Amino acid sequence: MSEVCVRVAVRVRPLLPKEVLHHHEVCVRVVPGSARVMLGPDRLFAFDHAFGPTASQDEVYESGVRPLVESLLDGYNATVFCYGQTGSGKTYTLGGGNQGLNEGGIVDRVAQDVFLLLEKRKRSDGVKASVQVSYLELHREELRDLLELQTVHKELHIREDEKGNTGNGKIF
Ligand SMILES: Nc1ncnc2c1ncn2[C@@H]1O[C@H](COP(=O)(O)OP(=O)(O)OP(=O)(O)O)[C@@H](O)[C@H]1O
Repeated sequence: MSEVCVRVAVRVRPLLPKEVLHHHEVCVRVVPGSARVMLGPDRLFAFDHAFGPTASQDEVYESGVRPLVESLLDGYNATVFCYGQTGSGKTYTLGGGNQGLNEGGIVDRVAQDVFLLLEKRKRSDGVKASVQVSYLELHREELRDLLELQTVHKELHIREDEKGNTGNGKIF
């Protein structure tokens, strides 16, 4: 892993069929072979990674996220989050598109790799591990537990204990 704690990647999604139909135009381009994007004719912005409209889910995962999964197993904490205006591709990048076309997103790939890597460690070092998952949605100031359908509307609270561990209202 690099020494830098925060890395920023930008992903430019392709125009959607309806956008093509309405003659929308691309206004953001990745400068080939670089991690920079050009906005309009002459405004250049630099990032740690820049993915253009043809970048695959695998490319995004391998260069930006996989190294974090590996460092997780060495005891580090890691966070990946997507930020962008509505329709820019956050859900596609995280949750994926057509699974049959190998368009699984970051969540699928992380889940797969965590178990693969744990299995490897188990075989090589006899490591024992337990994995916990939570899946919360924060929408308009409301927090919902997406894994607990019965209580999906129950009001939850994020809390922090004296050791700095965070969890939702059910744990603490
Ligand atoms: N890299 C991509 N390749 C192909 N299609 C994409 C890509 N990124 C996004 N899309 C498509 O663009 C549309 C909008 O993407 P998405 O729903 O992921 O946006 P979003 O940022 O999550 O929006 P919102 O904030 O409104 O939930 C979807 O139809 C999605 O399938």
